Amino acid sequence: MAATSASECVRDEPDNDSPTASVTRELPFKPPMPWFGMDIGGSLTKLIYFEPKDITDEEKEQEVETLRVIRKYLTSNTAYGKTGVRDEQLEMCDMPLGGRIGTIHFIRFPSSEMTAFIELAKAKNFSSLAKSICATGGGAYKFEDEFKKQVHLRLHKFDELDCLIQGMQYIDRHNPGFECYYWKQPNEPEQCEKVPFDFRNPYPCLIVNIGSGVSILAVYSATKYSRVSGTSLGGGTFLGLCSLLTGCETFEEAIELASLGDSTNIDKLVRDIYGGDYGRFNLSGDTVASSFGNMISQERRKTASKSDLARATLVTITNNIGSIARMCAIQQGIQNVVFVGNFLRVNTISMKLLAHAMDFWSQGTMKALFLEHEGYFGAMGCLLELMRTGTDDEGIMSDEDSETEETSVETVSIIPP
Ligand SMILES: Nc1ncnc2c1ncn2[C@@H]1O[C@H](COP(=O)(O)OP(=O)(O)OP(=O)(O)O)[C@@H](O)[C@H]1O
Ligand SMILES: CC(C)(CO)[C@@H](O)C(=O)NCCC(=O)O
Repeated sequence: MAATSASECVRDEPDNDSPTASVTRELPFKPPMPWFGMDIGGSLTKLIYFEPKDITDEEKEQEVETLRVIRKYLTSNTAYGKTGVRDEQLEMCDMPLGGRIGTIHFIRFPSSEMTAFIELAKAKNFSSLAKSICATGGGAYKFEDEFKKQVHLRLHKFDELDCLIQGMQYIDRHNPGFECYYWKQPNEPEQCEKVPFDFRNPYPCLIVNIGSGVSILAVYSATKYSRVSGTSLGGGTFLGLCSLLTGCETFEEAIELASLGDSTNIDKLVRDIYGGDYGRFNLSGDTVASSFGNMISQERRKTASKSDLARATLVTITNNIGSIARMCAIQQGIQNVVFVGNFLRVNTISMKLLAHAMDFWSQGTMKALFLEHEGYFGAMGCLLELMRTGTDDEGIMSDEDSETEETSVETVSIIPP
């Protein structure tokens, strides 16, 4: 959980504060369809596809077969191969993008399946439509050569944290319902409820992106932020440890197991040490004193169930992230802490734990916020970058674009941790 160095980024201020301000400096021409944004993370690849719904008859006539096949394949399925999934419940209709109106589709698959995805792109003859595709996340670097060699596609790369912030802003502004919410009375199972939160004036806020690892950003405006910290104990750690301890095969299975377990059989609580509260310093007997602390006993190890181990792993990782986030928020003087990333997918246990921890340990001064499209903001921001910069298909990119495209982002300082 080492803190990493902080760096501050400033982006060109948009000309106005319209909902699409982040893409106001659009190209005078539109990149050719299909429009994709791809975020290739350490665990999951997120693919956002914009399906135009305002296609004119003339456009239909001119549309090439390959484009039609790709659109049909993506929009008429919700599963692709064994591991690809379209999150239909997240779909956004009637979205304005690049002067068009369409549906935004949210697709994910394990990054370990990238070779199969590249094969599919080859089979669908993608390179006849585009010479490059916009990508963010570490995999945009890692898989660059494979894309080039296998399918003759160049990856037009964008920074994952720039994309995250831009994507968050676009989706929050365009979601006709509420994108942002918090958990009211998270510690009371009977009364706990999900409550919409008005996120129109979100800044300053702390963004805690819980992916395989965790990045923590202090965001001061739509165009200015710094990565203040990070921790390697993230969603990948939860799934890795849980797989080792329980033999579970998937994230869904790990969460299901955790929902049935009791972490207090595994963790040593303050009351296991004090026999009650440690009142002088306000530590109640129910507080975890030592995560997995009961496992030093052979007897306790024998009676530990898989579900208890899964729950304790989830609680340990979540509480550690909450604790680091709280310290960062104090250091930055920020009250609203927004938790995102796919670790929170189907994971209300962690969301409620984070909500309670932020509220309790800050004496009610901090608020934990959550977003419906939790893991897709990087991919969305990447699609917005396509609108802003185009692809090299229009001949605007240089030949040696091995660097991340950074035309609108200026790194102004490196702040030591
Ligand atoms: N179907 C799934 N398969 C694998 N992990 C999942 C799944 N659903 C949720 N997760 C959780 O989400 C995490 C990945 O989240 P996310 O997609 O936001 O990060 P990433 O982009 O892959 O990682 P990083 O940003 O660190 O490169 C996993 O480590 C796991 O805890
Ligand atoms: C390396 C990234 C940024 C890749 O998304 C992420 O996994 C992360 O922030 N990991 C934590 C690294 C650290 O700050 O310790």
